[in-house]
Amino acid sequence: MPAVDIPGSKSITARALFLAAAADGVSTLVRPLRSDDTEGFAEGLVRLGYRVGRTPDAWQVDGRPQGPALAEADVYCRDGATTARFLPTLAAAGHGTYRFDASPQMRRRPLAPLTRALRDLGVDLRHEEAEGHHPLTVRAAGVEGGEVVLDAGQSSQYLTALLLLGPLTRNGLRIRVTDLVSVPYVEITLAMMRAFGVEVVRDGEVFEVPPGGYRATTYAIEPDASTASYFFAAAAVTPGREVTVPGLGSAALQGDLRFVEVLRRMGAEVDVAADRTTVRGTGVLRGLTVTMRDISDTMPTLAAIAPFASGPVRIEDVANTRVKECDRLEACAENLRRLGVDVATGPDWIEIRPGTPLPDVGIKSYGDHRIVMSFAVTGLRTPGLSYDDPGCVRKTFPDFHEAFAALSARKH
Ligand SMILES: O=C(O)C1=C[C@@H](OP(=O)(O)O)[C@@H](O)[C@H](O)C1
Ligand SMILES: C=C(OP(=O)(O)O)C(=O)O
Repeated sequence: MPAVDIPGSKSITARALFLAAAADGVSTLVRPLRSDDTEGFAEGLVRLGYRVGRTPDAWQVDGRPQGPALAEADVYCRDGATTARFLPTLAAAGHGTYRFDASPQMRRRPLAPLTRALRDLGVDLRHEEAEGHHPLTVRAAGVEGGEVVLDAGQSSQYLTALLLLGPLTRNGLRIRVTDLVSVPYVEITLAMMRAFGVEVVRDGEVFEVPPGGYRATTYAIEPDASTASYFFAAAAVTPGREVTVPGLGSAALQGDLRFVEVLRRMGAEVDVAADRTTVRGTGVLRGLTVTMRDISDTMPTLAAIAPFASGPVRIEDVANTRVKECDRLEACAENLRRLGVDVATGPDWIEIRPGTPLPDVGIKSYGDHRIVMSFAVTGLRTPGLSYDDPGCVRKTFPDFHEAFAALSARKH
């Protein structure tokens, strides 16, 4: 049973860093993801005056329930949306002047619903250039709390940021959500807040977050389910190939593990045990229509293997993939067209018809790690694919190319 060692979850590492920084005491994060996004998050905490000790297998964070240790800081969030959305929210709980900026890619990505909600809560937050985008400055004086209305139809990260802030406010938060995508990411947030001692009460679209702060703890980070999708997809497109990912099973927090259910519907053999998941390619890969609103980071993975299916693959309800590292619907369509595959897109969907991808095509990365990692799977059955920016995988998996080559070199 060939096992693939998948690095830690980006989403869980980012939340664990926030929670540990906000907790009362020293927390230890076991097997954190070490990649550009999470190193950038940790670096941002250090800039804000938190003490973060890093060894390869564990990070230790000295929590400060009263917020950043410094009265002034300048934080660069790189490409990470969790960093760019969660850290200004954390800073709002402190006392001082904190400026945040991000890469050109992240500057283009929205955060207006979050910054509007923070302002509604009395936070002095100013955008330097475009309204609702980085760079921005928070003049923090603590947050009183109370009720706030939030539209999280574009990104669940807005809701996660406010949920994480809740226990640091003086009176707690009551968040009324009018729309919500990527629901499983909110479930990760709630489960992790519980692990740090906070129980959120949810009643339909209302989330009640009590005040009182977080308790420091030791937290083990599970492997990244979105990263695992490339390896599971690799098994599904290769008859007889089997991939097992230890540490990701029915107990996993991440919704993206549900990608294996899509592969099962297409014809792969899937076994989800308590603490590991195995996918085996059967030679059958059927087309299907699937909604990916909950697991949209795996949309490019499916799009990249879709030409090998025996019928059309239609992926629906993924409008928010247009505001990720790039417009992923168009980036997938553009690369599939370069491969000679018949593809159509609409406002929130993509449909891919069966076809044999052309060899020796240059894949356009758009600086998006998921575009590169997804089309690497296409490359298992299509010789000579190349990428204009292979290094952009550093955002979540710096060693992706080595790990994927090791898998491809294996017979099964
Ligand atoms: O909260 C998180 O850690 C994430 C939430 C999702 O974003 P959206 O809620 O913007 O879809 C996901 O795409 C992203 O990679 C990580
Ligand atoms: C969308 C992604 O990242 P983020 O929003 O955290 O930058 C991703 O990793 O696919």
